[in-house]
Amino acid sequence: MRSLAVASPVPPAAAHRRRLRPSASGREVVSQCLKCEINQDRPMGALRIGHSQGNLPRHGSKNLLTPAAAAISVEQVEVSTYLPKGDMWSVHKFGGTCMGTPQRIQNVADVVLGDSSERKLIIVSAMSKVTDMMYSLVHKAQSRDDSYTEELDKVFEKHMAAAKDLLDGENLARFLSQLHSDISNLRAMLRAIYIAGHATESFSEFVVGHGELWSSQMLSYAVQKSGASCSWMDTREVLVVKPSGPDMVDPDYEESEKRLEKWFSRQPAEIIVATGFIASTAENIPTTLKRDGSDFSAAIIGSLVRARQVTIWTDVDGVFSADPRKVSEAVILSTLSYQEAWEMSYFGANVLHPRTIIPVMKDNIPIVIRNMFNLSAPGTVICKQPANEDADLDACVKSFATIDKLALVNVEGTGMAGVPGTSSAIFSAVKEVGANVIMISQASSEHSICFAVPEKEVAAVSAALHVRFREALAAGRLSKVEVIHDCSILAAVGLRMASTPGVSAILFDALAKANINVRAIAQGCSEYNITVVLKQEDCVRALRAAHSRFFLSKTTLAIGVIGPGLIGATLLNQLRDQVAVLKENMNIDVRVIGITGASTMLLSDTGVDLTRWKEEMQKEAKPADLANFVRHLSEDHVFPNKVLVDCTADTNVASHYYDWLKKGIHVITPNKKANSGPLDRYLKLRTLQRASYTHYFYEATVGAGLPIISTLRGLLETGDKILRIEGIFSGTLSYIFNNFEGTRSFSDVVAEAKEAGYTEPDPRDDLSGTDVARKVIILARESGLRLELSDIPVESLVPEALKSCSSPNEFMQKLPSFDQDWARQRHEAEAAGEVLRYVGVVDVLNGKGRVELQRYKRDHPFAQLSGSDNIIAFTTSRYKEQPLIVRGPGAGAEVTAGGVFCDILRLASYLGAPS
Ligand SMILES: NC(=O)C1=CN([C@@H]2O[C@H](COP(=O)(O)OP(=O)(O)OC[C@H]3O[C@@H](n4cnc5c(N)ncnc54)[C@H](O)[C@@H]3O)[C@@H](O)[C@H]2O)C=CC1
Ligand SMILES: N[C@@H](CC=O)C(=O)O
Ligand code: NA
Repeated sequence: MRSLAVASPVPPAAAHRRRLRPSASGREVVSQCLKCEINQDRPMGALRIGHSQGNLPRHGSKNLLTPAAAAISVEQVEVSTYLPKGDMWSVHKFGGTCMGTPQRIQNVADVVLGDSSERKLIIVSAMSKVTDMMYSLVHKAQSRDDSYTEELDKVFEKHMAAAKDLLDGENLARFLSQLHSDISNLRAMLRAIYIAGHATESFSEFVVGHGELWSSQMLSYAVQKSGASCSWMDTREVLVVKPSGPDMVDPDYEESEKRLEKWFSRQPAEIIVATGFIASTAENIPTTLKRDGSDFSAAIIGSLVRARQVTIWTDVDGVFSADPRKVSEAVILSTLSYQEAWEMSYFGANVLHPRTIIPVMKDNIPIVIRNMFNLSAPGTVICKQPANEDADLDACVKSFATIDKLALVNVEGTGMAGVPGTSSAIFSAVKEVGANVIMISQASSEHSICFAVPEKEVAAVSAALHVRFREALAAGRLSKVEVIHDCSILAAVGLRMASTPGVSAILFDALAKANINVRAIAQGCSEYNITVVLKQEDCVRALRAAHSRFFLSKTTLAIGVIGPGLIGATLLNQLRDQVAVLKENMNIDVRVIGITGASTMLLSDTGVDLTRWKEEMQKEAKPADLANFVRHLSEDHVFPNKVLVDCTADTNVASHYYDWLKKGIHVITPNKKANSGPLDRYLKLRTLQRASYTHYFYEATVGAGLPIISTLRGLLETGDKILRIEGIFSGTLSYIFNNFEGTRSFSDVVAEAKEAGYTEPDPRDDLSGTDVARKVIILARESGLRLELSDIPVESLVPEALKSCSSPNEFMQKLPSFDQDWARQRHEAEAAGEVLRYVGVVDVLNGKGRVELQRYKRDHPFAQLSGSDNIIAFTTSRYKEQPLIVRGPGAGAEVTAGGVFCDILRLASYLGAPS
C-alpha cells in the first residue's frame, strides 16, 4: 500500500528501551521547555520529551497553575532514531468500556499482543465512567461543593484497586507512586478551583485528562509484563491542537508530526501505549480533543504514522444498518465509505464523529470498528469506496436513520415565484433567531418553500417569518406561513444511491405499502442521502418498512389471526411448518403477533411460537377484546405490513374490515359475511380497497382453496365477459349427495360431513342453502351484478320444524326424524336414472342468481363428483362452447386453510416479495 516515509538506522532496540522506559514517576523530569525547543527547529528525532510533575517550571504568566501540574518540557539527547511510517504500523483505540475493569485491561493487552503488526500504537480512553467523574470533580469544586474530596478519593480507590488487581512488583509500585502524586496534585488544583469558585478551561481540561494518563499507564505496564517492547506516551507531548470553534479543536499536523518524531527517537518501542483524548496547545497548555476525543486521537496518530489501519475497539459488533433499538433486525455493515460514515453520524448513528474520519480519509487509511467483547465479529471497515463494489440496487443503500422532534415550516404564495431574494429573506429571518435548518425543499414551481427545524425552535422561526413577511402576507403575495408540528426525518444513506435509478422508487414504494404519508422530500446532489419528512408517529414504522425492504427478508408480514377454530388452527399449523421455508426461499418473514378467539386472546410483540401456540393460548391468554387486539397490531412498530386474518363466521367481525383497511391493515378471510352482506357496505369496502394500497383477499370464501375468485378475476381483468357461472358450491352438500346412497341415512351423512369439517359452524347454514346463496352473491357481485342476498331465491333443505332449533346440536339430534322423507326423494330420483345435486347459478346475462336442489342424469358432470368436490363452470365470451371448469374438494380444514395461506402469500407478493 503505502511506502515508508522515512527509514533510518535503528540502534539496538534494547538500548533505547532502557533509556525510554517510564521513570519511577512514569514521566521524565527534564529541563528545557518543549515550546522553546520546537521553536529552534532542530533536526528531528533528538529529543527527550517528558512532562514534569510536582514542582514544575512555568511557561508564562497565563497559566500559573497549569504548569505546576502539566508543563511539557524537553531535554536534548543525541539524534538516534527516526520515526518509520507506513504499513508496519497498526493503530488501535480502546474505549472506556474496553478498559472498564482490570480483567478487561488485561484482555486489551492480550489483543494488542495478538496483533502481529511490526509496530503498534495503542490509544486508550479512561476507564469507563472516569471522565465523567473527573468532570464532576471540577464542577463540584467550582460550585464549592465539598464532596469533591470524597469523589477524588473514589477516583483514587478505583485506580488503586484496578492496578493492584492487574499489576504487581515494581510496576505496581511505580504506578501507585505516580497515582498518589497525581492525586495530590489534583487535590491542590481542585482546592484552588474551590477557593476561586471558578475553573478556567485549561484547568478543567488538565483535570479531566487524568483518566487517560492512568488507564494508559496501567495498560502499558500490563503489556510490558509479557516482556514485549512497550513504551508509554503522554500524547500531550506530541499532539498539538488549536481551537477551531466552540468545543472543537483542529490538529496541527505539522507540529504534531515533528513532536512525534522527536518523541519516537527517544522511545522507538514496537508497541506504544498512548493516552487518548488529551493533547496540548502550541503553547504547551494541556487541553483535550473534546468528547469522543480518543477516537480522534487514534485517527490523528494513525495519520501521523500513515498507519495500515486504525481499529476502534468498542462494545458493538460494528456499524448497524439502523438503530438496533428501533429496528431489531438491523444488520452489521461490513463496509462503509468515509462519506457514508460521515453522513450516518450526522443522522445520529453511533458511528464515529465526522471529525474522526477526516485525518485518516486524506491518507485512505481504513478504520475498522470491532467489538472487544466479541472477537469473532469481523466488524465494519470504513474506507474509500472500492471502485468495483457491485452495483446491486439494494447495495446502494447502506443504512437508515431518523431525527425526531422536528417541525416543518411551509412558506407559500404566488408572490414567491421568480422573485430573487425570497429564500434569502426567509433564511436570514431564520438565522436571526438562531434556528438550525435541518432540511430544505422547494418545488421548481417556486410557489412554496418548506424547511425543517427542531420543534423547540419553530415558534421563534414562525414569529420571525410573520414579522419579516407581514406586508407580503397582508398584500396576499404570500398566502401563508404554516407550521406542521410533530414531524420526523427518515434518511436513507448510501454512496451511489441518489444516482442509481430505482432506489428512490423502492424506498417510496416501501413507505406507500406501509401506508405512510410523506410530507416533504429532499435529495441532495451529494448522492449520499435521500431525506423524507413524515409524521413523527409514523417514523419508526417508516424506518422499519424502509429497512426491511432493503436489508431484510424483502417482505415482513405481521399477522393477527381471529378465530382459531378449525380453519384458523389449521392455518396456524400450516404456517408453523412453512415459515422457515418462506424465509429461506422467498425472503418472506411471516410473524403471527396475535391470536384471538371468542373468549381469550394471545398477544406477542415479536411473534408467537407457532410450535406451542395452543399451550400459550391457554397459559398466557388474556380475555378477548377485539378492539385491543386490533390496536396491538396497528400500534406495533416492528413490522411495517400487518394483516388480520378473520377465520370466524362472525358478521360482527366482518363489519370491521372497512375500518381495518382504513388503518392500513390488510384483511384476508374465508368468512363470507362481508362480501355477501348488505350491498352498500360491500361496495364501500371494495371502493376503499381499490383506492388504497391496503389489500383485501377472500379466495377461500368460494370453493375453499380452489382458485375460483382468482379465476374469475383473471377472466374479467383480461376483458372476458362472464355469461353464466353455475355449479356445486357447497362441499357439505356435495359430500352429502355424493354419499347418500344404498342403505345410508341422510342424517348420518350430514353428521359425517360435520365431522369431516366441511360444514359451517352451524350446519343449518349449509342445509338451508344460505351458504351456497352467499357464494352465489359473492360471485355475482364479483361479476358486476348489484344483488342483495335476499334477491337470490333459495330452496332450503332444512325441515320447517327444525328451523327454530336453538343450537346446532339440537338440530343434529332431531335431524334423523326426517330421514324417511329424504330417502323417498332419493329413491324417486334414482328410479328416473338421476341423482340429487344442490346447485347455484349466477345468470349474469339476466342479472339474476338462484340456489336449488336439482336432479341430474347419471352421466352429467355434476353427477360425477366425489367427496366434498365443488365444480364450478364459467361460461364466458371466450369459453362459450365449453365452459371453463374448476373442480376439486371445496371444503375441509386443510384445503381451506391452504386457500387462506395462498392469500397471505399473494399479499406478500403484492407487497414486493419475489415470485
Ligand atoms: N370449514 C370449511 O371447509 C370452510 C370454512 N370456511 C369459512 O371459514 C370460517 C371458519 O370456519 P371453521 O373454522 O370451520 O369454523 P369454526 O367454528 O371451527 O371456527 C370459528 C372460530 O371462530 C371463533 N369465533 C367466533 N366468533 C368470534 C369472534 N367474534 N372473535 C374471535 N373468534 C370468534 C370461534 O370460537 C371458533 O373458534 C367460516 O367463516 C367458514 O365459512 C370457508 C371455506 C371452507
Ligand atoms: N360449509 C362450506 C364450507 C366452505 O365454504 C361448504 O360446505 O362448502
Ligand atoms: Na376459492
